[in-house]
Amino acid sequence: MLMKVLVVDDTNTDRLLLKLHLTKLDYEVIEASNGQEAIDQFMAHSQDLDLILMDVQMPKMNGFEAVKAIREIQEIKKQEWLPIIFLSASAEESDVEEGILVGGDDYLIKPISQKVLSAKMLAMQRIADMRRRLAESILVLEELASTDHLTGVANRRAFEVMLEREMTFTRQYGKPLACAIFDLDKFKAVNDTFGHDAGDAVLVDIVERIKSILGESGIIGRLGGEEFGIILPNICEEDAPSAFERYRCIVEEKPVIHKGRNISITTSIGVASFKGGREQKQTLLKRADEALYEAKDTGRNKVIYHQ
Ligand SMILES: Nc1nc2c(ncn2[C@@H]2O[C@H](COP(=O)(O)OP(=O)(O)OP(=O)(O)O)[C@@H](O)[C@H]2O)c(=O)[nH]1
Repeated sequence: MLMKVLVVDDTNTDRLLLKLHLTKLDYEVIEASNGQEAIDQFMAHSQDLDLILMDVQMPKMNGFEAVKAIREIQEIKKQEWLPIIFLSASAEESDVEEGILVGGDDYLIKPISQKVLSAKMLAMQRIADMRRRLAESILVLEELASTDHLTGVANRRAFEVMLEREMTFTRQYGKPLACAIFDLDKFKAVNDTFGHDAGDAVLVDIVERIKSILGESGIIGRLGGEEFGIILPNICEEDAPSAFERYRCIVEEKPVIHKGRNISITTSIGVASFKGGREQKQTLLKRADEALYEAKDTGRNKVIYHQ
C-alpha cells in the first residue's frame, strides 16, 4: 500500500529534495511550509496519513509547537498512532530531547542521506503495521468477548451493557421499553431424546426465528443455557404483550427439523416494562425473571407481562 507522508519545511529546496527522495521510494507526498500549515494539512488528511517529517525552525509556528498541537488533537479524537520524525539542522542534545518529549518518534540531523531516510521510513512502517495488527486483534477479541459462540448473538455481559444503554435512553427521552426473558420449555427432554447436537441446533434455529421478527431496534442476547433476553425499545405498555405473543408463536408454529427428525418446542416468556425513573437493570431483569417463573409455574408456553 502506498504510504502518504506529510513533509513540513519552510525551505523550498529542502522540501523539494525530500519530496524527490520520497517519490522515488514510492511514497505519496503532501507538503506544508510552516507549523500552522502542518496542522491544517494534518486535519485535512488525518484519515489516511502515515507519517510526518517535520522541520523544527520555521516561521509562524515551529515544529515542536506544531507536533504538540497535533498530538493533542489525536488524543482528543482518539486517533491511531501516527509516526512523526523531526528533521533539524540543530544537533543540540536539548533539542533532541524536546523533540521526543513533545511527541516526536525520532529526530534526525540535517543533511539527511537518502539511505538513512529510507531506513528510518522502513522502521516507522514496521511499527505502524504492528500497531495496526494489534488494533485489529483487539477488535476481534472484543467481538469474541461479547458474542455467544453457538448462536452468534450478544452474550449476557454484552446484553446487559445494551440494556443499560437503552434504559438511559428511556430516562432521557421518556420512550418506554420492554425487557423480556424467554426460556425454552422442557429443553432437557430435547437433549435427552434427540441428543446434545440436536439441542444445539434447536437453540440456533429458534434464535434465527426470533431475529427474523426482531426489527432494526430490537435486541436479543443469550443469558445462559436455554435462556435469552429481548429488549424492545420504544414500545408502549399496550403493545408489549401482543408483540411478545408473536415471539411465543414463532417458536411454537413449526418444529425444528434436525437430521430428518421433527423437534417440537415451545417457550415461556416473562416481560417487564420500563418507563424511566431510578430502577436499575438488575431489578428490571429480576421482574422479567419473576414473570417468566410465573409463566413456567402456570403451565408454560405463555407470555406473562409485569408492568
Ligand atoms: N444442547 C444444549 N443444551 C444446553 C445448552 N445449555 C444448556 N443446555 C441444557 O438445557 C437444559 C435446561 O434444563 P432445565 O433447566 O432443567 O430446564 P428445562 O428442561 O428447559 O425445563 P423448564 O425450563 O422448567 O421448562 C439442561 O439439560 C442443559 O444441559 C447448550 O448450549 N446446548
